This record gives sequence, structure tokens and C-alpha cells, in this order.
Amino acid sequence: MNLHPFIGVRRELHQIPEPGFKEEKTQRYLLDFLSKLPQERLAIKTWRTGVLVRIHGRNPRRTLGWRTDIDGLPIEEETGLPFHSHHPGYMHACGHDMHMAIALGIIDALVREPIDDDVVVLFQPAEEGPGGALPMLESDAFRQWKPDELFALHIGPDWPVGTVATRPGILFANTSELFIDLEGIGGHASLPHRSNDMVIAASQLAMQLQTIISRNIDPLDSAILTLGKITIGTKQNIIPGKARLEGTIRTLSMESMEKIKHRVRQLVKGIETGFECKAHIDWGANYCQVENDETLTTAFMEWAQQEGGVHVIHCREAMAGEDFGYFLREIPGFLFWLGVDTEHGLHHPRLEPKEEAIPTAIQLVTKYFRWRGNHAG
Ligand SMILES: CC(=O)N[C@@H](CCC[C@H](N)C(=O)O)C(=O)O
Repeated sequence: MNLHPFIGVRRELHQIPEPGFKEEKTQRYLLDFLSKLPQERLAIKTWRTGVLVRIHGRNPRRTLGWRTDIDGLPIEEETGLPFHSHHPGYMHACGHDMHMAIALGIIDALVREPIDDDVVVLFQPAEEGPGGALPMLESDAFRQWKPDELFALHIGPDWPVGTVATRPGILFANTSELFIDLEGIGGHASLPHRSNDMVIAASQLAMQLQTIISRNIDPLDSAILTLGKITIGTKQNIIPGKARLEGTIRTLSMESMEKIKHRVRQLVKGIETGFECKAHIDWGANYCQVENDETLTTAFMEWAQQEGGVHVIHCREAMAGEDFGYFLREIPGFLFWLGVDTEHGLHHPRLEPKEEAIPTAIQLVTKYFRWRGNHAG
């Protein structure tokens, strides 16, 4: 059986996952692919490791936009697939390979059969961190081609292929990374009284941080504080003088985000006093919530159910983050989950999205652009 061309594209991209703002091979792949398309209606420019593509319409009244993210994750792939990652320690474990293949498929369809309106497609670096959306949004490259409406999708592991899930209003959470460094005094394991043990300080802090959500935040206002990594010590008989805790905070309101940060500062100060150590907090990258435009999202959901050939689910908010939220603060639009039905979820080393979702998405989005961009609304 012949492989769908954009499933082939996804498999090639799957092999070259790269960290945020280091997506050089990915950028070359995208530019090479784009150079082979009919060029009459295409304009292409780069911004850092990203790419911006403009497809000139037949009779443009406005510019519609599509955005995909392009970076991979620091995860060692365990899928055993024949087209597995060629970059040790990196994997497309959040579906950005699927997102890019779909975006290229949309461009391919629209250059061959253009719509009335112009379409701008953004290949945005560094979604997983440190965040490419905000600097791209502020760049001249983007400002010159700023679309009037902007749309995006994210693969959704929990839904079957042929399903689209979204909602008007907040879809994804506000996020803040969290890095805390503790510095005490290291020493010999047999002389605890002469050292200042950061294993105990970090352990206490980890437990205390878990009380913030349960004791300080309104239970009806969802929030998360997850510590994903703690680094302490070198050997079993050395008391370590340094510790680093790394995590992420998620909220559905900015008010809760501020409250959590305030409590983190207070608890860290308490650890400094209690353990006579020094502490430093770094909030890393912060993403604002993804807030779907009410009117456009409702109209899309009705259209997709009736005309799009997919099953539409009105889903709940997710506590995942997406820097696409920065674009939606300025430009009306929406993001939807694309059902890819995988046993292992996002950021898992065995994530295997069902590839049939690629042609489904290309068809759906191209059809939507034809409906919206041929002066339907
Ligand atoms: C869809 C998804 O999984 N997004 C990521 C992006 C957030 C990164 C952010 N820098 C953080 O970890 O706080 C997620 O983890 O939700």
C-alpha cells in the first residue's frame, strides 16, 4: 500500500527532533520542501529557526493564519519504530512532527488550489521552551504579515481519529516554570553538625510546596504545582551542600498564578531561615492561557460537525500549556485537539499517534479555509 505523502513527511521530520531555537535541520527540511512547490503564489521568509509562509489569494479581503510548532523534547525515544529519532536524547514526543506535516499539507493544497483570501502559515520554534510565540509575535517578520484570524491544532491522545475537541473560551492553562536553587554547606556524612544538609531542606520544601494548591487555592479554581526534577548530591556518604528543584505551575486564572508565586516565595524564605541556607527562585518561561475566541470557535464547531466530516466534542479545559496563547491575546482565533488515539500520552517516550489523523486534519483545515476564505463570513 502506498504511504500517504504527508505521513512520509511526518516520518522524516520525526527523525530529526531538535531543541527550541536550535531547529536548524528542521528549518532546512521545511525550506527544502517548500522550494519544490509551485512558487507563483508563495512568499517565504525565515525568522530565527522558524519559517513564515504567505500564500497569495485570488482576491484577498483579509489574511487567515495557521500556526504550527516545530521543536522536539529532551526524551529518549522508546517506540522502536523504524523511523525513530536519529538524535539521541531527543524525540518528537508532543506531536510537533505531526503538526508540521499537517501544516505542509495545508500549504500544498492551498498553493495548488488557492482561496480568495491570503493565508499565512507560521512554523514557530521553541514551544516547549523557552517560548517562541511571544518573540515571533513581536518580530518585524511577523508584524509585516500579521493575519486577521489565526488557528492551530494540537494532537489529542485521548480521542479517536476523526474527532476534534475544543471549546470557546479558555482551553489551555497559564503556565510558569519553576527553578529553585538551595545552597547550604556540604560535608562528611559522619559530621552532620558541621554541615548544612540540602537533602533535608529540599525534601521539606518539596512537601511544603505541595500544600499550596490544597491549602491556599480555591478548590473550584483549578491549579497545579508539579516538581518534575530534583537534583541533589553525588555520593551516599557525602552531605550535599546544593540542591535544585525544577517544576511547573499551571492555573486557569492569573490571580491564582500570582497567589501561588507569592506562597512559593514565602515558603522558600522559610526554608532559608529554618535551614540557614541561601535560596534563589527563577520563574523560567511563562505562557499565558489559550483563550479561544467565542464566536469563531462556536462557528467552527458547528461547521466542522456539519460540513467538516469529523465528530466534534465540546471538551473541558486542559492544564497543559501552549504559547499559542500569546497570539490569541492579539488575534482572534482558536486551537483544537485533533484525535490521534494513542495509548501513551504527550511527553511519553512511547507516544505513537495514529498517522491516519494527518490526512484527516489536512482535509478538514483546508476545507475550513476554503469556507472561511472564500468570503463566507
Ligand atoms: C501541550 C504541552 O504539553 N505543552 C507543554 C508546554 C509548556 C512548557 C512550559 N515551559 C512549562 O513546562 O511550564 C506543557 O508542558 O504543557
